[in-house]
Amino acid sequence: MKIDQFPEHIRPYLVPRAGGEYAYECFSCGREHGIERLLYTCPDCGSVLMIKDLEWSRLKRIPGSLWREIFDYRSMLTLPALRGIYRYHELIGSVIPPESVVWLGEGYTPVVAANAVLCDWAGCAFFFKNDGQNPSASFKDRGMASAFSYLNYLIGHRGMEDVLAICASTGDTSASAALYGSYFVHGVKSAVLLPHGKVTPQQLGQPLGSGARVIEIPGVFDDCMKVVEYLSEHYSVALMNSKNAWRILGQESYSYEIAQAFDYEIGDLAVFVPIGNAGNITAVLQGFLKLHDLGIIPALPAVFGVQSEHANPVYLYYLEPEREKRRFRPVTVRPSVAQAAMIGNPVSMPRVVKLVEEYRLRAGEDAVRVVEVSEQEIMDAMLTANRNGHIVCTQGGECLAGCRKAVASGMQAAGRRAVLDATAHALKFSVFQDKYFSDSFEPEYEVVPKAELRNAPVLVSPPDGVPKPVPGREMPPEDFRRFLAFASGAVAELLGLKRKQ
Ligand SMILES: N[C@@H](CCOP(=O)(O)O)C(=O)O
Repeated sequence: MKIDQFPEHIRPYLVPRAGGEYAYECFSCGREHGIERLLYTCPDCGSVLMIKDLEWSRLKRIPGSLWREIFDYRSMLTLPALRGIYRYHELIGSVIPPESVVWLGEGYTPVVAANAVLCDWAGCAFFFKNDGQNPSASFKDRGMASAFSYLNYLIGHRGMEDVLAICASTGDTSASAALYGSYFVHGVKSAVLLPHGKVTPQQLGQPLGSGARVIEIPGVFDDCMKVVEYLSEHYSVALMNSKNAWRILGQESYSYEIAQAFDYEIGDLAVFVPIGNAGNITAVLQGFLKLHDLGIIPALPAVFGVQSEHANPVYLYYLEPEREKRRFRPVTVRPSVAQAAMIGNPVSMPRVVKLVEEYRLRAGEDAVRVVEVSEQEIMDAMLTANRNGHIVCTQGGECLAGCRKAVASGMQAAGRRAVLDATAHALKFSVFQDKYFSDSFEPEYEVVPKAELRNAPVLVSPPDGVPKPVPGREMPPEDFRRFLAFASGAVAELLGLKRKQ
């Protein structure tokens, strides 16, 4: 829609301009640092950083109802920079001029209602938010769009050059970083560090296809993360993991989109997200808190983090009911089908601790919970979801298993609707479906396939004497007629088809 077609009172707000003042804020010592250079940890105390809008109060001068209109009307604009997550420009990067925004089609992912069968199975009405429909097929693109837009701004306006964007990954981050890195014609190269053998073939293929330098190292994700952290401290590289606070800003858009999809009435929702490196739950909590602070949503939804028994440090931390007694202890991970979240020492843990406290202060103790699920539950949930019209990955399955468990244990009221994060596309994790269907899980996974969820192709093989088509070779018509008669008869029998009268 063209600007002059919008209501007059909205026009001045439709196309945002760069403005405001941002700083890195240390979540541990509270000190602030300038954003003119990329920082990942506090130079004073070494803790993780968040990005703070130093002029946040200016946004409060606009009433929540007007913000809602601005965001809703902006969705009708055709400007590429505002088609994705930057339609929330003021909340996620107002210092970035719209012309520096990199948009590869991320954001605006669908919120798909589960059918009655699946809701019954879960115990409550729910929706999947399909972040697998982002360009690199995972939610990471939200954060990458933000981190790369900021890099683009630094390159274009602050003279930054020869950037090597680097990340450690279980597969989604690397696919996304490599995709966004490859979009830059000049000035950005990308390298990704992967734990050897711990990334699915599809996810390995993604950064290779984008032309990134792919380096595999022994160990698990946590080991790769330590290497990139070391590199970012001692070498001139741009760290693209969610330790980079610009990633968190972009991923907040997930919360904004949920709010918008439910007309900003989300106080009765429960939002389920898997926890791996914990950047996602950080962004989700921060996103809802910001909306609440600006009066855009009148009430905060409940947020549930979900972890597998095989990678559960955050779950274990919150098992201790008394805040003062909680101690964070990294865990040694075991093989998990929720491989993207197979992380024992999440870098965002200090952020999570602080934000959970604030969230609970505003919305009550039960407003943030962490549930744990088994590998078996994750696989069964993913397959059940996908048999009911979804395209969820194992982490989406983890959310569904978590939701079901939360309802069964009474943590999540059956009458409360839920939104489940389907973080990536099912196709990225099809190896786990294959293992399930062919009953070939290694024992460490502790997954035993259920007969009713398995599936396999049936080969219709013509017996001797019936001609078979051979690719690239033409079949005589009579031979083809005999093959057709055999094959259609066999298929009709397999499917129990009734002949037309
Ligand atoms: N699951 C992640 C792990 C790294 O997460 P990040 O959000 O900190 O970059 C992945 O896909 O690599």
